[in-house]
Amino acid sequence: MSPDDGSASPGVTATGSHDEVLRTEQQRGAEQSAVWPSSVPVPAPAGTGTAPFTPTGLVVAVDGPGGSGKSTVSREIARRLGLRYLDTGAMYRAITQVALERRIDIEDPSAVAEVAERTVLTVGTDPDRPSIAVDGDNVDEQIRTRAVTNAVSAVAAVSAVRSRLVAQQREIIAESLAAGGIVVEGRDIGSVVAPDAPVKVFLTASTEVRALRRSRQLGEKGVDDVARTLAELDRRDALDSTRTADPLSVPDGAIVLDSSALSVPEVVDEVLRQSQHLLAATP
Ligand SMILES: Nc1ncnc2c1ncn2[C@@H]1O[C@H](COP(=O)(O)OP(=O)(O)O)[C@@H](O)[C@H]1O
Ligand SMILES: Nc1ccn([C@H]2C[C@H](O)[C@@H](COP(=O)(O)OP(=O)(O)O)O2)c(=O)n1
Repeated sequence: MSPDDGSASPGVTATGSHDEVLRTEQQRGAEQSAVWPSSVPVPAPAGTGTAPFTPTGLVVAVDGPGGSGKSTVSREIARRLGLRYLDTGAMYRAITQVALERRIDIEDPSAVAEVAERTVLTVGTDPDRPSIAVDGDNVDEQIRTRAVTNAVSAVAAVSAVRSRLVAQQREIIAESLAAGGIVVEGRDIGSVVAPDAPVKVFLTASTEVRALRRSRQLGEKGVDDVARTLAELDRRDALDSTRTADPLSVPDGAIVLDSSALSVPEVVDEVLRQSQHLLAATP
C-alpha cells in the first residue's frame, strides 16, 4: 500500500530485449556519474523558513528484492540527511559465510541457529564506509561471494537466526537515534524490525533489470552470466517471499517505487519528495 497522495507514480516497468535494457542501464550509469549528487534540496520543516533541516531521531526503512537499488539509494539518503546506514542483509550474509566456512549443513536449522548464537557481529554504520566483522575480523568481501549469495536465503529463513539479528538491529537503531537517526535496509524493516519508522520505502524493479544490474555489479559480461544471475535472483526472491518467518512484503504505509526506468538520483529525489511531509514532521 502506498501513502502517496495520488500523484503519478514515476516508476515504469522496463520492457524490451536484454540488449535494449542493458543499453538503457549503461546510459543511465553514465548519466548518473554526470549528475551525481543530485541538487534537489532536503526539505525544511514547516515554519523554519530556509533553515537547514537536520532531522533527529529519524528512522527510514527501505525494503525490496535483490538488485532493486536498496543499498545504493539508502546510502545516498543517509548521506543527504546526515543519518547512519544499516545493511541488515550483510548480517544474514555474515552468518551464512561463517556457516559455510565451518561446513555446517545450511539446511539444518538448529545447526545454523547455533552458529548465529555463537557469532559476534560488529557492524559499521557510516554510509560512506559500511562494514561488517565476524568475531573481530572484517568480512566485507567474503560475504559477497556467489556461494554466500546462493545459501543466504536458507539461513535467513531460520526464525532463531532472525530473532537474534533483529534484536541486534534494533539495538543499533536505538543507539543511532541520539546521533540523528538511521536508514535501515533489508526485507522486513518496515514490517518487523522498525514498524513505527516514519518513512518506509519499498523499492522494486523488473527481474530482468535487477539481474542486469547485479551482473554488471559483479563485472560479468556474457549473456549466459546474466541468465544465470536472473535464475538465481528468481530463486532467492521466491524463497525470501514465501518463507514462514518474516517474508519479504510491502509494509503498510510504504512509498512503493519501481526503479526499473529511473536513475539512482531520480529514485532518491522521488523518495525525498514523497516523504517531505513526513520528514518535516520529525522532531
Ligand atoms: N536506479 C538505478 N539505476 C541503475 N543502476 C542502479 C539503480 N539502482 C541501483 N543500481 C545499481 O544496481 C546494482 C545493485 O544495486 P544495490 O543497491 O546493491 O541493490 P540491492 O541493495 O537492492 O540489492 C548496483 O551496482 C547499483 O549501482
Ligand atoms: N532484513 C533482511 C535482510 C536480508 N535478508 C536475507 C534475504 C536476502 O536474500 C539475503 C541477503 O540480503 P541482501 O540485502 O544482502 O541481498 P541483495 O542485496 O538482495 O543481494 O538476506 C532477510 O531475510 N532479511
